[in-house]
Amino acid sequence: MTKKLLRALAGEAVWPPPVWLMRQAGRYLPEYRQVRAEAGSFIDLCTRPDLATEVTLQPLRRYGFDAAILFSDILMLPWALGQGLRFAEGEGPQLPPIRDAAGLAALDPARLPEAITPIIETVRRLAAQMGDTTLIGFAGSPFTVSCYMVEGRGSKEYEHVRMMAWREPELYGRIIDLVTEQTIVYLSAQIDAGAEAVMLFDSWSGVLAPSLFRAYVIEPTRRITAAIRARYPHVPVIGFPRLAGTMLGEYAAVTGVQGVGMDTSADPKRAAALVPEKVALQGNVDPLALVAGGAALEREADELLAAMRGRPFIFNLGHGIVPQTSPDHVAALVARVRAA
Ligand SMILES: Cc1c2[nH]c(c1CCC(=O)O)Cc1[nH]c(c(CCC(=O)O)c1C)Cc1[nH]c(c(CCC(=O)O)c1C)Cc1[nH]c(c(C)c1CCC(=O)O)C2
Repeated sequence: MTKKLLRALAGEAVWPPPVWLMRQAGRYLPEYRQVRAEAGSFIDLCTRPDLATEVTLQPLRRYGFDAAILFSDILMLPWALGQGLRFAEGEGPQLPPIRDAAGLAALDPARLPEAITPIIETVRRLAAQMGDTTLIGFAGSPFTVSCYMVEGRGSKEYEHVRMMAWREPELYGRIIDLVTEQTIVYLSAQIDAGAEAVMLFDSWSGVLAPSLFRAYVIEPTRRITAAIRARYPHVPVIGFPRLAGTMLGEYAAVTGVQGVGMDTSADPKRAAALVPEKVALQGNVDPLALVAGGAALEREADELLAAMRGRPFIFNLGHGIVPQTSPDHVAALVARVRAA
């Protein structure tokens, strides 16, 4: 096993650390915008293996990242279960919200294997051309996916989701269980097609009270990680519980993940004290520091590198690249990491 990213996830303090960036394929790249325009809708882009393969590879050609992340979206899981999904221009994703047992009953897990076929085909094509790069498959965490399924759209507070969790724990628990089981099916299919590591994006875990965080973030993540470990002992899981704050330590210890993503707000040294030594940390430069570039970015990158030296670490951002990022700033950042 020589790939740098997999060595870091196996607990090795690889130096210079492997580097990739969340949302490394996307609108900041002119070549992405061109393919995106050709595809028509975003869902078409995710379900056309030729185009999804191409946009996954675009940032690798420019920057030679240590990881490629499958080009898809966390909302392709509810889409595959038959919940309507639309990406309205400038408004973000929209789904018919699930607020009761009838809404839940309308989801159809039997559709999923067929629906995800084009996404799995993309994984297969990518796996055939990875070289020294590690192919990361992914899903949203059950909690974050449920946020969109119940709320019906992005939100700051996810009040419908939290109210359902408090008032109707039986119904909400069934939603989480269904998404957890289907996420295991979905990630297993990605691994069977050649994904070498998998990541769970938990963008909204920070809105939860600790008791709900334990029940709906830690427990489903533990179940998914245990299922992947049992079936695929060599495939590491990276969890990204965004804005988990002081819950990060309990998350790392109880879920059993091999890597933990630090969000922009995390102090790397504090995170290192909270997380078991063998668990790789990943992160966490502010995406807006990457937009700014120059001396501020260099200072930030150098400080992060100094804090992480000597422990397993994967250099990344604290959240996804934003569209206004200059591709030249990305090149400068990668060069800085490689020179560490
Ligand atoms: C919450 C969430 C979503 N999707 C995702 C998350 C979790 C991570 C995070 O918090 O950012 C995860 C995601 N989305 C996308 C990827 C691809 C892989 C990568 O390069 O990281 C991944 C891993 C592509 C995408 N997913 C989306 C785009 C932009 C669509 C476009 O090109 O028009 C991309 C490149 C659309 C999307 N998808 C989602 C939203 C809220 C939006 C709209 C916002 C926006 O337009 O930027 C849901």
